[in-house]
Amino acid sequence: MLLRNRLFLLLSASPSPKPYPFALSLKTQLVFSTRSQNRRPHATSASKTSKQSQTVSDTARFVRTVLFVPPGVDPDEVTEDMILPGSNIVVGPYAGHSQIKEVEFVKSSGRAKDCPKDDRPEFAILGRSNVGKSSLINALVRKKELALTSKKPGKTQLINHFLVNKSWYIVDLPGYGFAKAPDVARMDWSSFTKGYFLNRESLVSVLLLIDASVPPQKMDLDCANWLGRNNIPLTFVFTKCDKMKVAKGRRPDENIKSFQQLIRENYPHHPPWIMTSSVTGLGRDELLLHMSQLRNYWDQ
Ligand SMILES: Nc1nc2c(ncn2[C@@H]2O[C@H](COP(=O)(O)OP(=O)(O)OP(=O)(O)O)[C@@H](O)[C@H]2O)c(=O)[nH]1
Ligand SMILES: [Mg+2]
Repeated sequence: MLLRNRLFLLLSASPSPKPYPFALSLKTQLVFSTRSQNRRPHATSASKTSKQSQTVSDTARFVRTVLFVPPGVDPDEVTEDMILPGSNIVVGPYAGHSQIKEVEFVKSSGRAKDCPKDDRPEFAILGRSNVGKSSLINALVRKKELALTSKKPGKTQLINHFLVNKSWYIVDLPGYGFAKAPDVARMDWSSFTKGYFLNRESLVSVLLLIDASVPPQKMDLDCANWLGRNNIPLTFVFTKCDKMKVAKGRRPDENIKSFQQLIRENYPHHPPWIMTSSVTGLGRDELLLHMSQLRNYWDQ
């Protein structure tokens, strides 16, 4: 089996979950299930025992269905402090060194077959034009202008490889869904970038960026579905979570919740997700830690 497929199975191992937009509290879940049972009158000691096992099984089900549980972690032993804040991601034994010491631009490629040919693992940053792909890369590597950003959509037009710590790649991709670009900036995303996804053996995971400051967009759901159908592992990275000004009547947390509800309807398995902001640095260290555990599992 392709290593990539092994990772896909891993990332999609949990059945369809309930949508939880924020850091998930096992304690809260326990409180909820205990509260509802406490409404029953005259609890006997036998019913207390069944109450406890009910609570445990509720918790186990919650862990299996809502959280991303990485390899090496027993879902029954997940505790609240193992969950990365602002995400559904559990940290496991493969998480390791995650900080970025050095990064260098390697090359821009116009075609998938022109990409670097070594086997170093890589993460592809994908999302709509203007969602914040280049900004996220700059925030991860803590360099202001490594990847070029712009208020105008369509800035990134090639597959750009950045080598991190001489051992793995971050790949900045052109955005999809930009209809208003001038001809020179418009491209056939389906033949250009899809070729990259379908042929890139060293792709550990796609980070699919979703703008949390706007309501769910059909093209993002279509993209997630396309990746799922093609067995390409993904992590949802919600961007612009700092934009608390209400856009079209919804706050980022409400938009994230709606997006997750739609994913639940359309996507058989719920992948890992995390909230970020390239402006405030929210989620940066957590995302790097998540990437380290995927990478280290891939590398073994
Ligand atoms: N408030 C806020 N603005 C952001 C954030 N991330 C990106 N932006 C802004 O969004 C705009 C687009 O950012 P880019 O990083 O160039 O987006 P991109 O996805 O690389 O765009 P293309 O290369 O055109 O596909 C810029 O004006 C950024 O400053 C964020 O986390 N918060
Ligand atoms: Mg860009």
